[in-house]
Amino acid sequence: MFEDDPIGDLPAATLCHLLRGAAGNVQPDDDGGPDADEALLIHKKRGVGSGQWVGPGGKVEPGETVRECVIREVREEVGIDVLDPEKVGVFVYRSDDWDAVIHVFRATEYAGTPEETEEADPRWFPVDDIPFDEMWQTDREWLPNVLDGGTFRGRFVYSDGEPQEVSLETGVTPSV
Ligand SMILES: CNc1ncnc2c1ncn2[C@@H]1O[C@H](COP(=O)(O)OP(=O)(O)OP(=O)(O)O)[C@@H](O)[C@H]1O
Repeated sequence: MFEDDPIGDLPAATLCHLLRGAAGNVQPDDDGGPDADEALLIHKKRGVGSGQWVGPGGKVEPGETVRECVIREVREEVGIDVLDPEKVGVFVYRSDDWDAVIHVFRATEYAGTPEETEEADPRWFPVDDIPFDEMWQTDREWLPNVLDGGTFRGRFVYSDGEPQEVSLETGVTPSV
């Protein structure tokens, strides 16, 4: 799937999906995945994808690992310390003005309460009522699977803000 992409040369970014259960904690379901009721999204105030709902995250800085990046970005954007970031997916994003490889994490353990910042307005959404109409169009393809405990890799080519090519493979084990 990534044959055409020099993944090591693309800028890297992260996304994190924090989950909680009705009682705050998340237990494994029968498949071993998280049995979550709600997922945290942010309404982005600036940067790539501003005005949309998306998981907290951002660009990997020089000298930083993707795991360090996701922890830093979640802290900066919503004031939460992620304790168990699990890498569950990766996708290549190509567009008219920005190309990147985006590493997707899921987390069920964290410290703190989401707070609004200059970058982000956080809100918990029921996992069966995610605002896909106000998100990246390709999020519909992979986010339900990630919220349900799955893994994926993908390649999304956008032009004029619309997906032109969508490739997706689920049930893979992404390396960190
Ligand atoms: C189909 N395409 C996409 N689908 C879902 N999410 C996408 C995405 N393309 C980019 N993203 C996310 O958008 C953020 C960009 O980073 P962004 O917030 O602009 O960076 P950062 O916080 O470092 O900000 P500054 O560059 O300092 O302004 C980052 O989380 C990245 O994972």
